[in-house]
Amino acid sequence: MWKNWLEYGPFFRTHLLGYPLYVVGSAGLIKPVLGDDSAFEFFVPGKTFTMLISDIRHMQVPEQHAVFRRRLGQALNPGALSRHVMAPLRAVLERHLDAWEAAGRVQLAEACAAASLDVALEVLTGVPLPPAHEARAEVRKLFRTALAGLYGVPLPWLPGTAIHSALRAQARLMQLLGPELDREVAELAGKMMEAEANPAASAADAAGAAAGGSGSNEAPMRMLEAQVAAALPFHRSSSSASSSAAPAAAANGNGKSATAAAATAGVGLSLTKEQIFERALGVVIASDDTSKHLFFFALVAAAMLPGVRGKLEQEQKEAMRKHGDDLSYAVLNDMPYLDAVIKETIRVFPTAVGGFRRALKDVAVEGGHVIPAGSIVFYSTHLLNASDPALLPRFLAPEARRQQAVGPGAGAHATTTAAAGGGQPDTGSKAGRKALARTLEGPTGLPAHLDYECRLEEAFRPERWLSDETRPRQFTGFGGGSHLCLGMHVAHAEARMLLALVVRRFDLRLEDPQLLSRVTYFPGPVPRKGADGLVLMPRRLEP
Ligand code: HEM
Repeated sequence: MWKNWLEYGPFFRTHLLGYPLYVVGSAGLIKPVLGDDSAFEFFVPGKTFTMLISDIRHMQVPEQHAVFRRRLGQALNPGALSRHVMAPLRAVLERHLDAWEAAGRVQLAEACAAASLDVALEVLTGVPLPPAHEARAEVRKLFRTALAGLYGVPLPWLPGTAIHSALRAQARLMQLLGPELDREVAELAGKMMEAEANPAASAADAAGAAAGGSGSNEAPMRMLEAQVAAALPFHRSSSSASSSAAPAAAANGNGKSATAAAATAGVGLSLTKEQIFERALGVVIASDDTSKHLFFFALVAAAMLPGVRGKLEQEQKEAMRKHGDDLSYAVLNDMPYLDAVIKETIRVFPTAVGGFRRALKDVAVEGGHVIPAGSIVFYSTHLLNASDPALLPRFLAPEARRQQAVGPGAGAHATTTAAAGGGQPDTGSKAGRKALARTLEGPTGLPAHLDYECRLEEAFRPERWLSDETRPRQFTGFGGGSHLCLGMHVAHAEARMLLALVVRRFDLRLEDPQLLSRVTYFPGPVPRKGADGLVLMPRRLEP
């Protein structure tokens, strides 16, 4: 993306995953792409996703999307996290860390994937899991198989393909979890209908939530409750959505829903339990496929950078002095350095590399470009990161520009002048971008803020998040606009909890210090087999 940016700037055409598309990567360009739902709709590339989650209208149709966001937001807002998520989250992570300690070392990618899947399943989805250990292990395995279906050829009828196995796993999961899910959904829907009949009580609940500092006046809910609430077509405060939700369920095109929706209509739901289950799977996909990478890279950075580890330890000691063993949402939220480490992890190693939209009409965008109706657009987190004005070297002070004009070699001089001058590079022209590139040091030709393979200490600098002047301005690690990640707070909470616990319990050493150059990145980061051994040396951090 850095090379593309140098060559073409923040707007160009290319092919990705078999689609011809426009790539956009500047603050001005992404504004309409992410923010204007009348011009761009959410688009899912490939067919495997919609084979697993057949109805994605709640992501595309603005009225349904608003209900979905509002309801899911109630399960993922800070109030809901404090009330329902933090205690089980800690329990699940401590269980994994106990196993890490007992083993003394882990293959980090696998260990992070296992922890993040358990968090998604046991803490976030709200789908009732069987209590017995063996049954849970089977459920975990089936979910993994279902998730693996996302990446592969879209040939569901062909035995041996990942999607074939995924759909079978999904059906088996419905068999295993369906009856209990059915019971809980009906019970929750019944309760909500009662609340509907008694609005004063639910208003009091919402007010209580706001007073409790949830940061939102929406009453915190558990996830399954929120999914059911999103499916109530007549719910008091979602009446604007009621007219579109029910017909959508009846006509979602996969043939699964219409009659079953009518069956659930006894409790007034516009979704079938299969659809509710599919949405729960959507939460697992959204959370597991991202958090496991965040866990992995945050721990790699902490293991590789003693300076970062030292500051994390300092902050944890201080927190222990102030709050003892408490790692509640509020306490974890009051650790600026830890927060900066997590943001920097997502900036340097974005787990979501961007997102797709489809233009609903011809749209004129910044730079005099027009995106024709029907085109696919990809906003690239990497491109935005590469060209972030807060991160680029500031070198083109007036003297530097004059120096540059006199000929080759001037670039190196310009860097020196830059330090004194502090001007912004002229990135609007290809010549300006190339001049910028010539001044960069290092064997990769990358700017320091991206060069994690050769200059990790310069690339990974959490401190940049701690001051307004140095804070990145084009950070889209969690997307933006109307589809801004709903799980942003929970992702932060998970990673903060994991890192805080690890730093309190272990010193860390990577077996292969060159790990970062042994990771490939498709579909997500995959370390070369055996290269990601992490040794955990137990110790108790004293306040
Ligand atoms: C490191 C962790 C995470 C990262 C980097 C991340 C990133 C993102 C990004 C970039 C988007 C926008 C996609 C687009 O614009 O096309 C998104 C959307 C979303 N994320 Fe996350 N995510 C993370 C964790 C989570 C978690 C833990 C959950 C749920 C518990 C979650 C739920 C969602 C949902 C539901 C959406 C869709 C929002 C909408 O369309 O309105 N994410 N996420």
